[in-house]
Amino acid sequence: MEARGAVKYFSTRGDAPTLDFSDVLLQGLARDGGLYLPQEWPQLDAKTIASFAGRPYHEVAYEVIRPFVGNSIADPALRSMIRQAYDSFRHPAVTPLVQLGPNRFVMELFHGPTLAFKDVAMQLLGLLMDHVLAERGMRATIVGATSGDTGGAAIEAFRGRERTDIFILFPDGKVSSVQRRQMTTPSEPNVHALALTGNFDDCQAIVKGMFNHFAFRDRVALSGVNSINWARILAQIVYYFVSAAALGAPHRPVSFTVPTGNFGDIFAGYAARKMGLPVDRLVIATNRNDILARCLETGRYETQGVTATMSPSMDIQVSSNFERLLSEATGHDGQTVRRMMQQLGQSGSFAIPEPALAEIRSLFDAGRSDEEATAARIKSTLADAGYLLDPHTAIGVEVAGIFETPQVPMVVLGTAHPAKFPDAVEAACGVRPALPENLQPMMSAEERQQILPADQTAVESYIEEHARAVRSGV
Ligand SMILES: Cc1ncc(COP(=O)(O)O)c(C=O)c1O
Ligand SMILES: N[C@@H](CCOP(=O)(O)O)C(=O)O
Repeated sequence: MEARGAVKYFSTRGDAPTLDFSDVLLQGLARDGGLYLPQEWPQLDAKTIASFAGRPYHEVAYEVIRPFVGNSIADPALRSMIRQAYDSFRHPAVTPLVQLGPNRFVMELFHGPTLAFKDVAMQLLGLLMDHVLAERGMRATIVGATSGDTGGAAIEAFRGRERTDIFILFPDGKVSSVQRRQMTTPSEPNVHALALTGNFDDCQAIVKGMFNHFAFRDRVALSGVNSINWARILAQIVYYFVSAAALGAPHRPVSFTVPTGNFGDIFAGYAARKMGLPVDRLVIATNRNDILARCLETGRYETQGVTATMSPSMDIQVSSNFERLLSEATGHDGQTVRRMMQQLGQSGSFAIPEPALAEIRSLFDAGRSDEEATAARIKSTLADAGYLLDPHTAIGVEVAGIFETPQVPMVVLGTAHPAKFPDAVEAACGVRPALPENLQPMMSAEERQQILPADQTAVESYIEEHARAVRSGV
């Protein structure tokens, strides 16, 4: 293995041990409740970025990911896992660009096995975790909260794996039937789909609560697959480089509009920028659950009730990765981040102090699309460009329209295939998108799920009873 410096990771709340990549991968959430960030951003120079144009996706992925992994995983193993992860995609370019207008592009991130952008990171995460667990002779209990897509992608990546059991918490009745069936039809005994009587924020709060319950966390060897896990963000940085290089970076800047919920995908764009990619604007696109758009306008992060929309994966109020941005914008001031997160927990809101707010506003724009505008955008894009959008991507295209300029290409992240939301798409434009043939049997397969109250103790008891990694007496 080539010798190179070990990248270290610190917690946004400044009160947890500094770790290397493999430990961050297995930990998920830091023990002080914070999220891990790299101590420095590896830099890619202009020549390297230019060389990405036209290269196979897995080669670019290796170049982008490798500096963050340090000595944690041997280079040949890393290279081979990256190659394997992206071999599972149906499109040879993995994340192809489709042009919708003179300067408007959709980057299709949904050619993986579950038709959502989550596959891009999750296919690699499954392999990386298995590799590190095998090296350590360990098992892990994987937990995840989902508003629809993370769950299916995680289950697909971990189903049947010997070293892990996976428990996915989703809001009962609040995901599309395709999304639900992706979680409830796999028959492997290590897969557990838990339908909770609550919303996504309840599911995510329970996942975080389990990480903060150390006796439980250690007893079941808890690991997380949400984007609180740094490895998820890391894998998502790659496609920003791939698409920007295809459009002329580093010689010209590129802007991105990102349909946003948990702020993971767009934070990966921020990371790409920190690594040297000339990103002009990063645009946050939200649905009616517009806490991030309101926050940029007012400087206050303020939760309101969650409204169900036709883009259920973005029906989120507590946006985990915003904490990573707050850490960056406050100069990694763990105490300030801790205080803001405490206020959020206690009163449901906090104010972003200056100059952090100005810093955030200098990098990001934000806009929202309501149900009517999203449906109209699906219809007009089909009519004008002959392209069928899913409701999440449609929000991106709608909001991108506010910020596009003739000088800079705008890439909208196409986060899901329209066939995951056939009812909403059909209602908007009259066309019912068909699932790819290999996924059709799932629609009549037997479902297996456990309905539980949105209560941490109930979920922990279920996991203790069913996880093979439970270590008695620890
Ligand atoms: C289809 C789709 N679009 C957008 C998002 C928002 O992504 P993020 O949570 O990374 O902001 C999600 C879920 O996270 C999703 O499933
Ligand atoms: N929209 C997500 C919510 C969880 O996001 P994650 O990126 O933190 O896993 C989903 O579809 O589950």
